[in-house]
Amino acid sequence: ERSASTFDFASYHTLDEVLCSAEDGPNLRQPGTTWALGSHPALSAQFSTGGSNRPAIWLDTGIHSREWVTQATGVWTANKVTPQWGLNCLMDIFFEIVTNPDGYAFTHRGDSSRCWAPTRSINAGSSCVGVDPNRNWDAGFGGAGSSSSPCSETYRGPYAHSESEVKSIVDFILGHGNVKALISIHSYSQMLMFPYGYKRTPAPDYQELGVGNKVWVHEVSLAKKAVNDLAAVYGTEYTYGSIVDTIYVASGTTVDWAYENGVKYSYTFELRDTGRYGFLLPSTQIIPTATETWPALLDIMLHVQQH
Ligand SMILES: NS(=O)(=O)N[C@@H](Cc1ccccc1)C(=O)O
Ligand SMILES: [Zn+2]
Repeated sequence: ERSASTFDFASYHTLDEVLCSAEDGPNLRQPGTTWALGSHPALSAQFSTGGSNRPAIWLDTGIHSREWVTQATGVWTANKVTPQWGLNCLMDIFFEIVTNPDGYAFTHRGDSSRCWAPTRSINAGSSCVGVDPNRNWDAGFGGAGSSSSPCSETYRGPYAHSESEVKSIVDFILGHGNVKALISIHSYSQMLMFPYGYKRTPAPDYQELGVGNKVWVHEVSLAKKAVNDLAAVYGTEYTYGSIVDTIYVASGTTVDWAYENGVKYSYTFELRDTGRYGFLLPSTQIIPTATETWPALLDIMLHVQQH
């Protein structure tokens, strides 16, 4: 029985070590926190306030396995949520921390595999392995901003939801039926984005999600508020807006699928940095990154709970 947390939040960890964080984090064993090991040992946590089928928030980190600061932020955030969330919040949180475990294990081989992002699926008829799990969703699937080549890092896959890592989330969200918000966390670029990625048409809820055309101080759009509160911690500057306006065209993404399947508040983060270290962000920036991201996540989660 470990009394204090022995989990080192300031370092990157292997898949097995992350799985152990459920035991090592001081707050991760509190009542109301259940740790589920999906079909893969993806390590997901449910912070349940009891009751059945409460309105829920879905969070995922690490769907692109090389984006190590996101899984690390996920573990830190899961540990932060427990004491604060279980008390007085009316929504459940479902948090998948290692969302691409096969890819994550592959990035720990100690060679150029560190830069692997896709899944580790075998592609029929090709010697190239892997599907981009952020192009495999049934939202604009196969459109511009994804590749039909199994050898591309943005290969969409043979068909929508071909990847178990994606299908398991689709089944969960559709099965649950009361997921009000989804936040899919990537790195890097320092952006907070919302739909759409696969088309230029603004999302119907665009005004509430991003920059409304009549924005009052007290009703500053949620994305702008989250970005401001993030910057208030250490001055880290984020851009924000729809995916297609902010980064590039991307089809078959988590956020667009969620938005088109009843999840009104669908956001995606690109965490630190803006390219100096990129995916190889030094571990010294894990806790600062997680610390500054927390107020932005809280803004979104509390707004969702109040609307
Ligand atoms: N994390 S990243 O470097 O791969 N960039 C992301 C950008 C992105 C993130 C979320 C939705 C659409 C696009 C990507 O999937 O291309
Ligand atoms: Zn990514």
